[in-house]
Amino acid sequence: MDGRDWSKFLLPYQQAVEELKIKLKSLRTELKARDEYAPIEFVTGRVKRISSILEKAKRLSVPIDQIETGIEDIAGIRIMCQFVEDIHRVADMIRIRKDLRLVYEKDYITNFKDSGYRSYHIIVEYPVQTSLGSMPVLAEIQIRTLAMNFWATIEHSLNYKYREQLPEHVRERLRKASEAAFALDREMSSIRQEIVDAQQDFEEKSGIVRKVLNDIQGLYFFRRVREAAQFQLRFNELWEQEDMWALAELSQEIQAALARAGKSNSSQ
Ligand SMILES: Nc1nc2c(ncn2[C@@H]2O[C@H](COP(=O)(O)OP(=O)(O)OP(=O)(O)O)[C@@H](O)[C@H]2O)c(=O)[nH]1
Ligand SMILES: Nc1ncnc2c1ncn2[C@@H]1O[C@H](COP(=O)(O)OP(=O)(O)OP(=O)(O)O)[C@@H](O)[C@H]1O
Repeated sequence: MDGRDWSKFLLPYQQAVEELKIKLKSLRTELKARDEYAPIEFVTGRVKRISSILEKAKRLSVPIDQIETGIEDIAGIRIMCQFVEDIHRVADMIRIRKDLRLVYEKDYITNFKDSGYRSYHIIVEYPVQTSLGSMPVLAEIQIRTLAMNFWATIEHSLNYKYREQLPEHVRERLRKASEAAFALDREMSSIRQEIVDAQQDFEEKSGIVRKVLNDIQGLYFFRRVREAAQFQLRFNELWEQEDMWALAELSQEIQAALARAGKSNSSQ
């Protein structure tokens, strides 16, 4: 081992992973808040363990003093999407960011691996602001669908179990399973618009319901018990009839009642 302080070595990578996770999760939150389509389902990240870094350095013949440039996935981010099309949208979003520099991309979707592995990888350089100044670190961003992630997670744990010595029949079944997962992705893509519309519809409906129930709680807070109970009864009826138009109208009525209650409460 060289004279590195390994306890401090990972600090900038930990910071990079935390910051990138927050930024990419915020992208999703922000798009949702704007009622726009969010191509990101969820984001995870990890920092590679020192033992795993050293093993990989040995395997790839990277000298210890060149680990920072020779191993690109010490900081790792993974973005899960619903549809294959979303992967390309997310990649576009990453390409135009000003807070990182694109180093190179690996398209394991078009050129899937022999194992059956599929994902889109982007290697970026991300400047971490440390107490010693700005420090650029490499990070690997893997973008994949939920089905690709399902496959890769199972395959990774099988490889772990068999210590990279997967029996050929298991390997072959995994390749077949990868094809099946990709067929599922293709099938989902073909009905993407219906799924997206249904999800948007569901979110609008649950937004109205949340608002109605919150506002009824607000009326109770202002001691408008009878009014609140009447609204609750009308809500129950309309909910049973699944009459979303009438529910939207009821929501406006409750909002007005809540505003009146708030006003008279503050003038008392
Ligand atoms: N589950 C699974 N993950 C893979 C496979 N191939 C690549 N990956 C993931 O993608 C990362 C980068 O792989 P590569 O693009 O091949 O990069 P590499 O650093 O040259 O190779 P590795 O030694 O596999 O890390 C790996 O560290 C894994 O997280 C695979 O066959 N199965
Ligand atoms: N970019 C990434 N983002 C999030 N998690 C990751 C990323 N890359 C790997 N992981 C996960 O981190 C865990 C530890 O894996 P490890 O650090 O050994 O990396 P690996 O990519 O699987 O292996 P290696 O790069 O050494 O071939 C695994 O569960 C793996 O799925």
